[in-house]
Amino acid sequence: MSARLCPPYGITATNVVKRSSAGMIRTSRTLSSLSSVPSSSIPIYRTLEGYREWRRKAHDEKKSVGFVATMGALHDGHLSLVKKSLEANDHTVLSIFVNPAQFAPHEDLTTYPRTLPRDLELLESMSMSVPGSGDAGPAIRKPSAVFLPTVSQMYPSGISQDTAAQKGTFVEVKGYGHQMEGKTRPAFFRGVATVVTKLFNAIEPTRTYFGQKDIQQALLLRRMTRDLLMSHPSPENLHIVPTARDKSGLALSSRNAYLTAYEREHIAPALNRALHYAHGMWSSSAPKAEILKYAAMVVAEAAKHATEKVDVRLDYIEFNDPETFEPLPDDATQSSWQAGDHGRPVILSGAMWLGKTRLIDNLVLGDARRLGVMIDKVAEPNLYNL
Ligand SMILES: Nc1ncnc2c1ncn2[C@@H]1O[C@H](COP(=O)(O)OP(=O)(O)OP(=O)(O)O)[C@@H](O)[C@H]1O
Ligand SMILES: CC(C)(CO)[C@@H](O)C(=O)[O-]
Ligand code: BAL
Repeated sequence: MSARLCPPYGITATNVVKRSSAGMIRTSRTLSSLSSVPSSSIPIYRTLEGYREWRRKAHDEKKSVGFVATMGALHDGHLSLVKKSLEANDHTVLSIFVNPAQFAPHEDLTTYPRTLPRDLELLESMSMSVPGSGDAGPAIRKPSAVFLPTVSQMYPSGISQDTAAQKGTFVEVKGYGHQMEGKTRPAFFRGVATVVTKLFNAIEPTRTYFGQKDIQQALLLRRMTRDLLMSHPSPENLHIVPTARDKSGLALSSRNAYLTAYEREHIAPALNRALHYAHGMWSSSAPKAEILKYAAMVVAEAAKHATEKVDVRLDYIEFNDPETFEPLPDDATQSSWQAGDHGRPVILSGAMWLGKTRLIDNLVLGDARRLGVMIDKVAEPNLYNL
Protein backbone atom coordinates (compact mmCIF):
# COMPACT_ATOMS: atom_id res chain seq x y z
CA MET A 1 0.00 0.00 0.00
CA SER A 2 1.49 3.36 -0.87
CA ALA A 3 0.66 6.36 1.24
CA ARG A 4 -0.20 9.56 -0.59
CA LEU A 5 -1.83 11.30 2.24
CA CYS A 6 -2.65 14.81 3.16
CA PRO A 7 -1.70 17.09 6.04
CA PRO A 8 -2.10 17.67 8.90
CA TYR A 9 1.25 16.28 9.87
CA GLY A 10 3.39 17.36 12.75
CA ILE A 11 6.80 15.90 12.90
CA THR A 12 9.06 17.45 15.46
CA ALA A 13 11.93 16.10 17.47
CA THR A 14 9.79 15.70 20.55
CA ASN A 15 6.88 13.91 18.99
CA VAL A 16 8.96 11.49 16.93
CA VAL A 17 10.83 9.64 19.61
CA LYS A 18 9.91 8.64 23.10
CA ARG A 19 12.19 6.76 25.42
CA SER A 20 11.01 4.55 28.26
CA SER A 21 12.99 4.33 31.48
CA ALA A 22 14.76 1.22 30.13
CA GLY A 23 15.97 3.26 27.15
CA MET A 24 13.73 1.42 24.68
CA ILE A 25 12.74 3.56 21.75
CA ARG A 26 9.15 3.63 20.58
CA THR A 27 7.60 5.80 17.94
CA SER A 28 4.93 8.24 18.91
CA ARG A 29 1.47 7.91 17.42
CA THR A 30 2.18 10.98 15.32
CA LEU A 31 5.00 9.44 13.35
CA SER A 32 3.74 5.89 13.21
CA SER A 33 0.26 6.80 12.04
CA LEU A 34 -0.08 7.16 8.31
CA SER A 35 -1.89 10.48 8.68
CA SER A 36 1.38 12.07 9.78
CA VAL A 37 2.86 11.92 6.29
CA PRO A 38 2.61 14.96 4.02
CA SER A 39 1.09 14.52 0.59
CA SER A 40 3.57 13.86 -2.19
CA SER A 41 3.53 13.00 -5.85
CA ILE A 42 6.21 10.40 -5.07
CA PRO A 43 4.77 7.20 -3.60
CA ILE A 44 5.73 6.88 0.06
CA TYR A 45 5.93 3.39 1.54
CA ARG A 46 5.57 3.16 5.28
CA THR A 47 5.33 -0.63 5.39
CA LEU A 48 7.51 -3.43 4.10
CA GLU A 49 4.51 -5.13 2.52
CA GLY A 50 3.64 -2.04 0.51
CA TYR A 51 7.18 -1.51 -0.68
CA ARG A 52 7.67 -5.17 -1.54
CA GLU A 53 4.63 -5.18 -3.80
CA TRP A 54 6.15 -2.27 -5.72
CA ARG A 55 9.58 -3.96 -5.78
CA ARG A 56 8.13 -7.21 -7.16
CA LYS A 57 6.65 -5.29 -10.05
CA ALA A 58 9.99 -3.58 -10.77
CA HIS A 59 11.64 -7.00 -10.70
CA ASP A 60 9.05 -8.53 -13.07
CA GLU A 61 9.57 -5.60 -15.45
CA LYS A 62 13.36 -6.15 -15.21
CA LYS A 63 13.89 -2.59 -14.00
CA SER A 64 17.02 -1.64 -12.09
CA VAL A 65 16.58 0.00 -8.68
CA GLY A 66 19.08 2.52 -7.33
CA PHE A 67 18.99 3.22 -3.60
CA VAL A 68 20.04 6.15 -1.42
CA ALA A 69 19.84 5.63 2.36
CA THR A 70 19.40 8.82 4.41
CA MET A 71 18.33 10.11 7.76
CA GLY A 72 16.44 12.97 6.10
CA ALA A 73 17.03 16.74 6.50
CA LEU A 74 18.09 16.58 2.88
CA HIS A 75 20.67 18.90 1.33
CA ASP A 76 22.60 19.06 -1.93
CA GLY A 77 24.95 16.29 -0.76
CA HIS A 78 22.02 13.88 -0.58
CA LEU A 79 20.69 15.15 -3.88
CA SER A 80 24.05 14.48 -5.57
CA LEU A 81 23.63 10.83 -4.57
CA VAL A 82 20.09 10.81 -5.93
CA LYS A 83 21.36 12.27 -9.23
CA LYS A 84 23.94 9.52 -9.59
CA SER A 85 21.20 6.99 -9.02
CA LEU A 86 18.81 8.62 -11.50
CA GLU A 87 21.56 8.57 -14.14
CA ALA A 88 22.22 4.85 -13.85
CA ASN A 89 18.95 3.19 -12.82
CA ASP A 90 15.40 2.84 -14.11
CA HIS A 91 14.10 3.55 -10.61
CA THR A 92 15.51 5.44 -7.65
CA VAL A 93 14.36 4.77 -4.11
CA LEU A 94 15.37 6.86 -1.12
CA SER A 95 14.89 5.89 2.50
CA ILE A 96 14.43 8.36 5.32
CA PHE A 97 14.98 6.80 8.72
CA VAL A 98 16.68 8.28 11.78
CA ASN A 99 18.26 5.13 13.13
CA PRO A 100 18.31 4.99 16.95
CA ALA A 101 20.91 2.20 17.02
CA GLN A 102 23.67 4.40 15.66
CA PHE A 103 23.22 7.12 18.28
CA ALA A 104 24.87 6.63 21.67
CA PRO A 105 22.58 7.50 24.61
CA HIS A 106 24.36 10.86 25.07
CA GLU A 107 24.12 11.79 21.37
CA ASP A 108 21.58 13.89 19.49
CA LEU A 109 18.84 11.42 18.51
CA THR A 110 16.03 13.56 19.86
CA THR A 111 17.23 16.83 18.35
CA TYR A 112 18.41 15.42 15.00
CA PRO A 113 16.89 17.70 12.29
CA ARG A 114 13.64 16.35 10.89
CA THR A 115 12.30 18.21 7.85
CA LEU A 116 10.08 15.69 6.08
CA PRO A 117 7.77 18.12 4.18
CA ARG A 118 10.76 19.97 2.72
CA ASP A 119 12.60 16.70 1.98
CA LEU A 120 9.63 15.52 -0.09
CA GLU A 121 9.41 18.84 -1.91
CA LEU A 122 13.10 18.66 -2.81
CA LEU A 123 12.70 15.12 -4.13
CA GLU A 124 9.59 16.07 -6.11
CA SER A 125 11.54 18.85 -7.80
CA MET A 126 14.21 16.46 -9.09
CA SER A 127 14.16 15.11 -12.61
CA MET A 128 16.69 13.99 -15.15
CA SER A 129 16.50 13.46 -18.87
CA VAL A 130 18.19 10.26 -20.03
CA PRO A 131 18.57 8.90 -23.58
CA GLY A 132 15.73 6.53 -24.49
CA SER A 133 16.43 2.97 -25.56
CA GLY A 134 16.19 1.96 -29.24
CA ASP A 135 14.21 4.49 -31.26
CA ALA A 136 12.59 6.03 -28.21
CA GLY A 137 13.31 9.69 -27.46
CA PRO A 138 14.78 10.86 -24.15
CA ALA A 139 13.02 9.71 -21.02
CA ILE A 140 12.50 11.75 -17.87
CA ARG A 141 13.46 10.05 -14.64
CA LYS A 142 12.32 11.16 -11.21
CA PRO A 143 12.67 9.52 -7.80
CA SER A 144 10.28 6.56 -7.87
CA ALA A 145 9.60 5.89 -4.21
CA VAL A 146 10.41 6.93 -0.66
CA PHE A 147 10.71 4.28 2.07
CA LEU A 148 9.75 5.84 5.39
CA PRO A 149 9.58 3.04 7.93
CA THR A 150 8.77 3.38 11.61
CA VAL A 151 11.18 2.34 14.36
CA SER A 152 9.05 -0.70 15.17
CA GLN A 153 9.04 -1.82 11.51
CA MET A 154 12.83 -1.66 11.44
CA TYR A 155 13.36 -3.17 14.90
CA PRO A 156 10.69 -5.83 15.46
CA SER A 157 12.53 -6.99 18.62
CA GLY A 158 12.67 -3.39 19.92
CA ILE A 159 15.73 -1.19 20.16
CA SER A 160 17.64 0.37 23.00
CA GLN A 161 20.43 2.90 22.53
CA ASP A 162 22.17 1.18 25.40
CA THR A 163 24.05 -1.66 23.66
CA ALA A 164 24.16 -3.74 26.85
CA ALA A 165 20.35 -3.77 26.96
CA GLN A 166 19.86 -4.59 23.27
CA LYS A 167 18.12 -7.79 22.23
CA GLY A 168 17.67 -9.26 18.80
CA THR A 169 19.89 -9.37 15.73
CA PHE A 170 22.78 -6.99 15.10
CA VAL A 171 25.46 -6.82 12.45
CA GLU A 172 29.04 -6.04 13.36
CA VAL A 173 31.91 -5.68 10.91
CA LYS A 174 34.57 -6.81 13.35
CA GLY A 175 37.98 -5.17 13.26
CA TYR A 176 36.83 -2.19 11.18
CA GLY A 177 34.54 -0.22 13.44
CA HIS A 178 36.82 0.96 16.24
CA GLN A 179 39.26 3.19 14.35
CA MET A 180 38.71 6.71 12.98
CA GLU A 181 35.05 7.61 13.67
CA GLY A 182 34.68 4.47 15.79
CA LYS A 183 37.18 5.77 18.35
CA THR A 184 34.76 8.47 19.45
CA ARG A 185 31.58 6.58 18.50
CA PRO A 186 32.28 2.95 19.49
CA ALA A 187 28.79 1.58 18.76
CA PHE A 188 28.18 3.72 15.69
CA PHE A 189 29.18 1.30 12.94
CA ARG A 190 27.34 -1.59 14.56
CA GLY A 191 24.21 0.53 14.44
CA VAL A 192 24.87 1.57 10.84
CA ALA A 193 25.74 -1.95 9.61
CA THR A 194 22.62 -3.31 11.29
CA VAL A 195 20.20 -0.78 9.85
CA VAL A 196 21.77 -0.82 6.39
CA THR A 197 21.55 -4.62 6.25
CA LYS A 198 17.85 -4.30 7.07
CA LEU A 199 17.43 -1.56 4.46
CA PHE A 200 19.22 -3.65 1.82
CA ASN A 201 16.97 -6.62 2.67
CA ALA A 202 13.92 -4.41 2.39
CA ILE A 203 14.82 -2.37 -0.68
CA GLU A 204 16.71 -5.04 -2.67
CA PRO A 205 18.70 -2.43 -4.59
CA THR A 206 20.54 -3.12 -7.82
CA ARG A 207 22.95 -0.29 -6.99
CA THR A 208 23.44 1.92 -3.94
CA TYR A 209 25.06 5.29 -3.40
CA PHE A 210 26.85 6.51 -0.27
CA GLY A 211 28.67 9.78 0.34
CA GLN A 212 32.42 10.20 0.58
CA LYS A 213 31.81 12.53 3.53
CA ASP A 214 31.26 9.36 5.55
CA ILE A 215 34.10 7.48 3.86
CA GLN A 216 34.67 4.91 6.61
CA GLN A 217 30.96 4.11 6.63
CA ALA A 218 30.90 3.57 2.85
CA LEU A 219 34.01 1.37 2.82
CA LEU A 220 32.85 -0.62 5.84
CA LEU A 221 29.46 -1.21 4.22
CA ARG A 222 31.11 -2.39 1.02
CA ARG A 223 33.14 -4.85 3.09
CA MET A 224 29.92 -5.97 4.77
CA THR A 225 28.24 -6.69 1.43
CA ARG A 226 31.28 -8.77 0.49
CA ASP A 227 31.50 -10.62 3.83
CA LEU A 228 27.79 -11.39 3.84
CA LEU A 229 27.81 -12.49 0.17
CA MET A 230 25.14 -9.95 -0.61
CA SER A 231 23.73 -9.69 -4.12
CA HIS A 232 21.42 -6.70 -3.61
CA PRO A 233 23.64 -4.80 -3.78
CA SER A 234 26.75 -6.71 -4.76
CA PRO A 235 29.97 -5.06 -3.44
CA GLU A 236 30.88 -3.59 -6.83
CA ASN A 237 27.47 -1.93 -7.00
CA LEU A 238 28.03 0.05 -3.82
CA HIS A 239 29.18 3.42 -5.15
CA ILE A 240 30.80 6.33 -3.33
CA VAL A 241 29.89 9.86 -4.40
CA PRO A 242 32.32 12.77 -3.79
CA THR A 243 31.59 15.19 -0.96
CA ALA A 244 29.43 18.19 -1.87
CA ARG A 245 30.58 21.38 -0.19
CA ASP A 246 29.75 24.98 0.54
CA LYS A 247 31.93 27.51 -1.33
CA SER A 248 33.91 27.83 1.91
CA GLY A 249 34.91 24.17 1.65
CA LEU A 250 32.62 23.09 4.49
CA ALA A 251 31.17 19.64 3.79
CA LEU A 252 27.38 19.77 3.54
CA SER A 253 25.83 17.90 6.43
CA SER A 254 22.41 17.73 8.03
CA ARG A 255 24.01 18.66 11.33
CA ASN A 256 25.19 21.99 9.86
CA ALA A 257 21.65 23.09 10.69
CA TYR A 258 22.73 23.23 14.34
CA LEU A 259 25.31 25.94 13.58
CA THR A 260 24.82 29.69 13.79
CA ALA A 261 25.43 31.62 10.56
CA TYR A 262 28.70 32.89 12.03
CA GLU A 263 29.91 29.41 12.99
CA ARG A 264 28.98 28.00 9.61
CA GLU A 265 30.67 30.73 7.62
CA HIS A 266 33.75 31.48 9.70
CA ILE A 267 34.61 28.58 12.01
CA ALA A 268 33.31 25.27 10.62
CA PRO A 269 35.33 25.53 7.34
CA ALA A 270 38.52 25.40 9.44
CA LEU A 271 38.32 21.60 9.49
CA ASN A 272 38.51 21.42 5.71
CA ARG A 273 41.27 24.06 5.69
CA ALA A 274 43.23 22.00 8.20
CA LEU A 275 42.90 18.91 5.99
CA HIS A 276 44.13 20.84 2.96
CA TYR A 277 47.03 22.22 5.00
CA ALA A 278 47.91 18.68 6.05
CA HIS A 279 47.65 17.52 2.45
CA GLY A 280 50.11 20.25 1.42
CA MET A 281 52.63 19.15 4.05
CA TRP A 282 52.17 15.50 3.06
CA SER A 283 52.95 16.42 -0.55
CA SER A 284 56.16 18.14 0.65
CA SER A 285 57.31 14.95 2.39
CA ALA A 286 56.71 16.01 6.02
CA PRO A 287 56.24 13.13 8.50
CA LYS A 288 52.74 12.42 9.78
CA ALA A 289 53.29 13.36 13.44
CA GLU A 290 54.54 16.80 12.52
CA ILE A 291 51.72 17.36 10.03
CA LEU A 292 49.11 16.57 12.64
CA LYS A 293 50.49 19.25 14.99
CA TYR A 294 50.26 21.92 12.31
CA ALA A 295 46.82 20.80 11.19
CA ALA A 296 45.55 21.12 14.76
CA MET A 297 46.94 24.65 14.81
CA VAL A 298 44.83 25.61 11.79
CA VAL A 299 41.71 24.76 13.78
CA ALA A 300 43.02 26.48 16.91
CA GLU A 301 43.78 29.64 14.92
CA ALA A 302 40.21 29.82 13.65
CA ALA A 303 38.97 29.73 17.23
CA LYS A 304 41.55 32.27 18.38
CA HIS A 305 40.55 34.81 15.76
CA ALA A 306 36.82 34.38 16.18
CA THR A 307 34.96 37.65 16.69
CA GLU A 308 32.02 35.90 18.35
CA LYS A 309 32.11 33.53 21.29
CA VAL A 310 32.73 30.01 19.98
CA ASP A 311 33.52 26.70 21.61
CA VAL A 312 35.86 24.76 19.31
CA ARG A 313 37.48 21.42 20.07
CA LEU A 314 39.36 19.28 17.58
CA ASP A 315 38.42 15.63 18.06
CA TYR A 316 41.06 14.21 15.72
CA ILE A 317 42.87 14.55 12.43
CA GLU A 318 44.49 11.35 11.22
CA PHE A 319 45.97 9.57 8.21
CA ASN A 320 44.55 6.06 7.80
CA ASP A 321 45.01 3.09 5.53
CA PRO A 322 41.75 2.78 3.52
CA GLU A 323 41.94 -0.99 3.66
CA THR A 324 42.60 -1.63 7.36
CA PHE A 325 41.52 1.80 8.70
CA GLU A 326 44.62 1.66 10.93
CA PRO A 327 46.50 4.94 11.45
CA LEU A 328 49.74 5.34 9.52
CA PRO A 329 52.90 5.24 11.66
CA ASP A 330 53.97 8.59 13.14
CA ASP A 331 57.04 8.75 10.92
CA ALA A 332 55.14 7.90 7.71
CA THR A 333 55.72 10.22 4.79
CA GLN A 334 54.17 10.27 1.36
CA SER A 335 57.26 8.62 -0.11
CA SER A 336 57.57 5.96 2.61
CA TRP A 337 53.89 5.09 2.05
CA GLN A 338 54.33 4.84 -1.69
CA ALA A 339 57.64 2.94 -1.35
CA GLY A 340 55.81 0.41 0.82
CA ASP A 341 54.26 -0.65 -2.49
CA HIS A 342 50.80 0.02 -1.17
CA GLY A 343 49.74 1.82 -4.30
CA ARG A 344 46.53 2.65 -2.51
CA PRO A 345 45.46 6.12 -1.50
CA VAL A 346 45.49 7.39 2.07
CA ILE A 347 42.45 8.71 3.92
CA LEU A 348 43.12 12.00 5.66
CA SER A 349 40.14 12.64 7.89
CA GLY A 350 39.08 14.62 10.90
CA ALA A 351 36.30 15.58 13.25
CA MET A 352 35.77 18.69 15.27
CA TRP A 353 33.30 19.91 17.84
CA LEU A 354 31.70 23.28 17.48
CA GLY A 355 29.72 23.61 20.68
CA LYS A 356 27.57 20.48 20.78
CA THR A 357 27.82 19.92 17.03
CA ARG A 358 30.29 17.35 15.75
CA LEU A 359 31.47 17.85 12.17
CA ILE A 360 33.48 15.40 10.07
CA ASP A 361 35.38 15.64 6.81
CA ASN A 362 38.03 13.82 4.80
CA LEU A 363 40.23 14.00 1.73
CA VAL A 364 41.40 10.98 -0.20
CA LEU A 365 45.08 11.47 -1.02
CA GLY A 366 45.91 9.58 -4.19
CA ASP A 367 43.56 8.12 -6.74
CA ALA A 368 40.14 8.10 -5.06
CA ARG A 369 38.79 5.96 -7.91
CA ARG A 370 40.73 3.10 -6.39
CA LEU A 371 38.29 3.30 -3.48
CA GLY A 372 35.38 3.33 -5.87
CA VAL A 373 34.76 7.07 -5.53
CA MET A 374 32.84 8.24 -8.59
CA ILE A 375 34.97 10.99 -10.07
CA ASP A 376 33.61 12.04 -13.43
CA LYS A 377 34.43 14.53 -16.11
CA VAL A 378 31.52 16.84 -15.36
CA ALA A 379 32.72 17.25 -11.79
CA GLU A 380 33.67 20.77 -10.77
CA PRO A 381 37.24 20.28 -9.56
CA ASN A 382 36.86 22.59 -6.55
CA LEU A 383 33.96 20.51 -5.25
CA TYR A 384 35.99 17.35 -5.16
CA ASN A 385 38.84 16.05 -3.19
CA LEU A 386 41.61 15.14 -5.56
N1 LIG B 1 28.15 16.60 1.68
C1 LIG B 1 27.85 15.39 1.26
N2 LIG B 1 28.27 14.98 0.05
C2 LIG B 1 27.99 13.74 -0.42
N3 LIG B 1 27.28 12.84 0.28
C3 LIG B 1 26.83 13.19 1.50
C4 LIG B 1 27.08 14.48 2.04
N4 LIG B 1 26.50 14.54 3.26
C5 LIG B 1 25.91 13.36 3.47
N5 LIG B 1 26.11 12.54 2.41
C6 LIG B 1 25.69 11.15 2.30
O1 LIG B 1 24.30 11.05 2.34
C7 LIG B 1 23.93 9.80 2.93
C8 LIG B 1 22.97 10.05 4.03
O2 LIG B 1 23.62 10.82 5.04
P1 LIG B 1 22.88 11.46 6.26
O3 LIG B 1 21.42 11.40 6.05
O4 LIG B 1 23.45 10.99 7.53
O5 LIG B 1 23.27 13.00 6.09
P2 LIG B 1 24.44 13.77 6.71
O6 LIG B 1 24.44 15.11 6.15
O7 LIG B 1 25.66 12.91 6.58
O8 LIG B 1 24.03 13.86 8.21
P3 LIG B 1 24.92 14.11 9.47
O9 LIG B 1 24.91 15.58 9.65
O10 LIG B 1 24.15 13.35 10.47
O11 LIG B 1 26.27 13.54 9.24
C9 LIG B 1 25.24 9.17 3.43
O12 LIG B 1 25.69 8.23 2.47
C10 LIG B 1 26.16 10.35 3.48
O13 LIG B 1 27.53 10.00 3.36
C1 LIG C 1 23.65 5.15 6.14
C2 LIG C 1 22.69 5.75 7.15
C3 LIG C 1 21.43 6.24 6.44
C4 LIG C 1 22.27 4.65 8.12
O1 LIG C 1 21.37 5.12 9.06
C5 LIG C 1 23.37 6.89 7.94
O2 LIG C 1 24.44 6.44 8.69
C6 LIG C 1 23.74 8.03 7.06
O3 LIG C 1 22.81 8.74 6.70
O4 LIG C 1 24.92 8.22 6.70
N1 BAL D 1 26.01 10.52 8.18
C1 BAL D 1 26.34 9.86 9.43
C2 BAL D 1 25.18 9.70 10.31
C3 BAL D 1 25.50 9.91 11.74
O1 BAL D 1 26.43 10.64 12.06
O2 BAL D 1 24.78 9.36 12.58
